[in-house]
Amino acid sequence: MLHTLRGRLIVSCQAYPGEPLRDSETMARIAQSVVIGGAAAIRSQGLDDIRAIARSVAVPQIGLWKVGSDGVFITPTLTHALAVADAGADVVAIDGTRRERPDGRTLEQTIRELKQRADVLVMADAGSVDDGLAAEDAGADIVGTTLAGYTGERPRTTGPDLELVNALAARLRVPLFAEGRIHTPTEARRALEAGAYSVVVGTAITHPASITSWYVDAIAGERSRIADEQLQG
Ligand SMILES: CC(=O)N[C@H](C=O)[C@@H](O)[C@H](O)[C@H](O)COP(=O)(O)O
Repeated sequence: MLHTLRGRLIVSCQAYPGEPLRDSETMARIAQSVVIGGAAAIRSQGLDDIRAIARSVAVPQIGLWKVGSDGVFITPTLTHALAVADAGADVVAIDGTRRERPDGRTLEQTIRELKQRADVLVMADAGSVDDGLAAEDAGADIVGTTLAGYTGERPRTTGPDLELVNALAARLRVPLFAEGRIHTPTEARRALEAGAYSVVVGTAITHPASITSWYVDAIAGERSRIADEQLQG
């Protein structure tokens, strides 16, 4: 399955608690739309969304379960990972950092037990070069740059952390997925040029509130200039 993702775009379809699009059937429709556009796989969050998307599209699905938004929050324990696999994910994305995990298992134990009990690949969401290398040693099938800028080890760059993509791509044997703050098609291409196996884009495709705010911010200066002109005139 992994070879079908080489050089391709994966789209993360997520809506956050309390948002208008936070509904599994809506996420499944967004997943269908991005597949029409050429997405080779979907990344999705939460058991209900994973189930709804598995029913709606034929492409592979990377599933995760977010618990909170601090510390180890992406599929933090083996129990969460098994539930994600059970819901229909082909790849289970888990926290792939070197931080202590809430169930006391190491990353290596988590990956080993998950793969013993479910027929899935494991994507380790890393935040640094050392995370990525350790995750590969721990048995991850895929390393993602997902957590770069969110763990304190790397700066939160405005766009993707291409320096990290470069550094990890040069050293990993397993595929590297570039993920996190890829906001334009050019940035997606640059991530592949830097050595990523695939690129994962979320917000810039599937989060209309964020995309709209980028436009609003970009025209804010002009808006106040026009308002000043009107006042003076
Ligand atoms: C750090 C974290 O919680 N990342 C999450 C992981 O699944 C999602 O919130 C992101 O949307 C996803 O990684 C894609 O990235 P971006 O939305 O920047 O294209």
